[in-house]
Amino acid sequence: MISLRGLTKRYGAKTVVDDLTLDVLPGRVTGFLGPNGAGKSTTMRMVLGLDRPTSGSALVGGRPYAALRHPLREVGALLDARAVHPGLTARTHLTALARSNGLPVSRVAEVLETVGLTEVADRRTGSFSLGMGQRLGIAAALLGDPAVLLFDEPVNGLDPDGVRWVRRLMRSLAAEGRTVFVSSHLMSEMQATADQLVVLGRGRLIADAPVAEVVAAGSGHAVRVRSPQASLLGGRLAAEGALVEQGAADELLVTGLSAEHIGGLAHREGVVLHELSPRPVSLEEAYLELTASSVEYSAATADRNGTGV
Ligand SMILES: Nc1ncnc2c1ncn2[C@@H]1O[C@H](COP(=O)(O)OP(=O)(O)OP(=O)(O)O)[C@@H](O)[C@H]1O
Repeated sequence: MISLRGLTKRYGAKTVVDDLTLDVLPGRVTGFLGPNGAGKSTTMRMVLGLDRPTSGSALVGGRPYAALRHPLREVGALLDARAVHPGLTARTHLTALARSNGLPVSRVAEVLETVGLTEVADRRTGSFSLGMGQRLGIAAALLGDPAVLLFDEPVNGLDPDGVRWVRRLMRSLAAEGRTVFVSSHLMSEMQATADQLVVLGRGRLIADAPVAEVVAAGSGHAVRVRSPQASLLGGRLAAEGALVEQGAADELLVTGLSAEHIGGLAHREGVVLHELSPRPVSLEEAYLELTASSVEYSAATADRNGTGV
């Protein structure tokens, strides 16, 4: 388990991680989401003892990283897959890591097999593709057979096969009872992989909930309405503060009012309804809605308005 209590990191006047309190539990995959610069990597670095918190604490299995007797046996991490000397072979790199951490060298062949790099184990890592580098980084994280695993953007640069492989690996590591904490920008991937989501915005905790709950919380906000008096109804809904998009002739997509509210208003106005259905949203839409006010660098608002969220 990873426990964060009031975890805070400031660089000068800027607070990049702001009073985070949460537990990342074993036996599930916890997705870690947030716009660029939200503080995800900084949080992971503090868990791994690579950055010192300004205040608060980050514990792994109840202890700070620095107090772990055999760190690699307790927590494995993939932070930057390029942090490997290009002149070393995959096998040499992992063997050195095993030796310097008092791990059995027999683990090297096992993790190479797990990540599918056995055939290229004696090639220099400088010739590796981005995807092979990611696999090597994952092999290093697994070397000590740790109960807690952190992966920062593990599917970066992987082809669809590789992405599916990472998804299965994460799921099987969680099924073995490990704590799996994984950051990603790929919402569809997180929807397929994670059980729980932790969402950060500008360093603050925006959500810590099961994936299904995050999606459900978003789905109440967009309602598809069909009515032969669509334009009359659209005007009334807009006057109540809803965002109304006109679809096909009789169709409206309404954001900002519940289906109950829209139904009640239609009844009072004597408007006939042919359909009133909360629109299922994807995790991506729910996420964009959650983090809309926390995006540090926004290119344009047109895209987001276009989706109605
Ligand atoms: N050493 C540092 N000195 C000053 N500012 C820093 C330092 N490290 C990170 N930051 C700032 O902290 C903020 C959070 O960065 P961090 O990399 O943790 O975010 P992130 O959520 O991982 O972003 P991304 O999704 O883009 O990787 C950013 O604004 C970044 O510029």
